[in-house]
Amino acid sequence: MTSDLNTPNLILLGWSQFFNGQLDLEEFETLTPVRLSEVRRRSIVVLTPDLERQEIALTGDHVATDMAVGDFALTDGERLIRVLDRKTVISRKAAGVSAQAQLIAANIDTLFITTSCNLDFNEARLERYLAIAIEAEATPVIVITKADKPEDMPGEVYADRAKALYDGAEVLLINAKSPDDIARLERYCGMGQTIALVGSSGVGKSTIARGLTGKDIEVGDIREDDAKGRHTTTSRSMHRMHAGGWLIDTPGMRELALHDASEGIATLFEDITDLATQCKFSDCQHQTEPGCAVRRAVENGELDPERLERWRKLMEEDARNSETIAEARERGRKFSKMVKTTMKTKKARRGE
Ligand SMILES: Nc1nc2c(ncn2[C@@H]2O[C@H](COP(=O)(O)OP(=O)(O)OP(=O)(O)O)[C@@H](O)[C@H]2O)c(=O)[nH]1
Ligand SMILES: [Zn+2]
Repeated sequence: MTSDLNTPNLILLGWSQFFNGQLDLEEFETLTPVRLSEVRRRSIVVLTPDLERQEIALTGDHVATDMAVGDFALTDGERLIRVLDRKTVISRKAAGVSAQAQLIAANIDTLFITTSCNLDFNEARLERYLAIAIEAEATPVIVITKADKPEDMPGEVYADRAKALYDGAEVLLINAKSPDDIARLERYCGMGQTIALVGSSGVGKSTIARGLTGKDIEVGDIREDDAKGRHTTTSRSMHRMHAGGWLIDTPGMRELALHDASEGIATLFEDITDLATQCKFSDCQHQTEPGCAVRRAVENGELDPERLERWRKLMEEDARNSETIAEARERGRKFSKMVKTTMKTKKARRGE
């Protein structure tokens, strides 16, 4: 056995029974589990059970687009053998021509959804992140910062509004600059745990990250000298926290868009999903159809019409972002055809 699978170091990396169960006896005896901390174009940087950084070139069938920061993999000490199944995964629609999902981060246990006691607070935005967390199968925790200087209303009012969104998410009202308040986040950050932060610019993600890790985390590309003295560009993404766990921070994490989160949305809006099954028509749009259980609930005061509207927008956003390139082209074609037809009709009317 190259490394003892019960060493504290593996547990420290975030290894658990879930990953153990994916190895056969021979792999147990001959291979080394590692965790991906950087994904480059043609190589990956992994953390070994001794917490050493090791760069591994990608060869053969292994391509960077199939891998994410936070993944666990097996190596023979030099080469990558395979990436293990993920406990959770956060992905987004890739920019450009392919509609393939881009993997953002893997094996995140807890997603800190961050907002502040000010104008940034927005139910729809929080629900969007909640849907992403639920879809990824990570535990969502809503963190509301700037409790020390709430605007317009007391911090507790913001917290109550956040609590009303989803029973499955704890809500923490904090001053991100206070070590005592940061300590309240640490029960999600212990040995073996992996977390990530999402939220708008300026809500305090960097402040929280600094509190949890004790260092300034730069997101994005960092130029550094490699062992041979050449300049290389890397983005370090896995950061060890004081409490023993890992914080994953990548540029992609900060630009998350909603896509393919229909299951997450269904769970988050379980009440509406349930009501919709009682509508007379199975394809009911809950607009003007007779026998619509959703609209009846609004009329009876059982369903907040604003919540219904937010659900609609989220469903639309998800559908738009999940559409494939072929579908987008088709939509474009239909649109230009419609424009041409309209032009023709207008010309005909004008007698041209
Ligand atoms: N008073 C107070 N200030 C805070 C709190 N959280 C963050 N700040 C301040 O708000 C500003 C923005 O915080 P950052 O941590 O840089 O926010 P960010 O989310 O990392 O922003 P980006 O890097 O743009 O994504 C900084 O000046 C922080 O010191 C808080 O809870 N209370
Ligand atoms: Zn309906």
